[in-house]
Amino acid sequence: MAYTCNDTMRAFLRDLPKCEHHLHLEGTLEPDLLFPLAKRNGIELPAHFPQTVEALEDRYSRFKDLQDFLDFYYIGTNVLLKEEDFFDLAWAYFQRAHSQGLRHAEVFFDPQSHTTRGVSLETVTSGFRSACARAEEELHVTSKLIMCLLRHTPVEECMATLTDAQRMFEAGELHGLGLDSAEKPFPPELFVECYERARSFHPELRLTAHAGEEGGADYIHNALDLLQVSRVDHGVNAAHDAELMERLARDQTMLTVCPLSNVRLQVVQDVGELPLQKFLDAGVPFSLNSDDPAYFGGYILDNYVAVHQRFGWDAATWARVARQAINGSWCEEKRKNDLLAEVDAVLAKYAGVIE
Ligand SMILES: Nc1ncnc2[nH]cnc12
Ligand SMILES: [Zn+2]
Repeated sequence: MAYTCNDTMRAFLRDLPKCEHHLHLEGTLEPDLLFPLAKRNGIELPAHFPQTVEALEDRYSRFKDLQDFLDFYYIGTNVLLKEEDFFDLAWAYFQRAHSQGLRHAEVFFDPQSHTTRGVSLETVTSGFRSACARAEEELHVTSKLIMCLLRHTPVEECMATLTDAQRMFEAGELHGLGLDSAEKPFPPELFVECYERARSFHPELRLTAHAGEEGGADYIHNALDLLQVSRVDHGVNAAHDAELMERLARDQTMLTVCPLSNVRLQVVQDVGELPLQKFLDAGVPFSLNSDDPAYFGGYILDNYVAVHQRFGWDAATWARVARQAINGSWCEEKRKNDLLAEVDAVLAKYAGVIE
């Protein structure tokens, strides 16, 4: 089914206060920043890598699957070397997403893709934290940093990364732990020890993991049972398991769904195939996110618009979607209440204008 998203609907979706929970900062590296950074840092890109912005964008529109994307993504991260590179990257994301109505973001980063190249964790987080501070001060966008472990790397390397980051977790500079990269041959059970260790760092440390993007519902069960995550990234394959759906609804465990990513990585062929209506009907909370917007053709509002074009939800349903993203955020209650009040104000502004 196709629905139009006219200018008024688009303005409504833009004005809704949006929270993003599934955004890889390294995945915001636009081709038009990648090439200048490679030059600035004297990084030679591999011979097979497309050599112009246009050629790279074209290649990004033809990913075969998650691994095909990750091969480009990790080459891209190699151009990031200095604190200012990490700052520039994150600040560009905040400005762009803010222009699309982003109000709160919980953002991932992959330390191992930098530390293995000799870039210190301190360099990475200092750049990112400065950008977060500026976003809050100038754009009133609040944020939290979530450190991810790369599941294709040995557990010992992940444990060493946790040791490296321990002080930052204890100081509350890092708010959560996640798990990303190639999913299928690296199930959650491999990382039990890592999650246990992280939990010992801080009583309020939040845990999440990518599960059910290319892995089945069993990956989601195991992330919940063995890693004790309180949120699941992607999670769309939960829809195939009625018992899991009931569990997610009962516990109000949020799925951080990434519509345009799922199409680009061929998890589904069309946004309309995503089980979003099923999640709504079953009371399974989800948020809509951009994942790696520089690679997947759109930022947060672009994802909301793509969903509208397939689901054609009314204003009340969109308000419900915005509220469940706010309620599933890891921010302070006061911030949540302010954002919930903003949803009501936007609904009032558009009352009688859209149904
Ligand atoms: N969609 C995704 N799945 C797994 N790992 C990722 N790293 C960056 N984006 C990812
Ligand atoms: Zn992701």
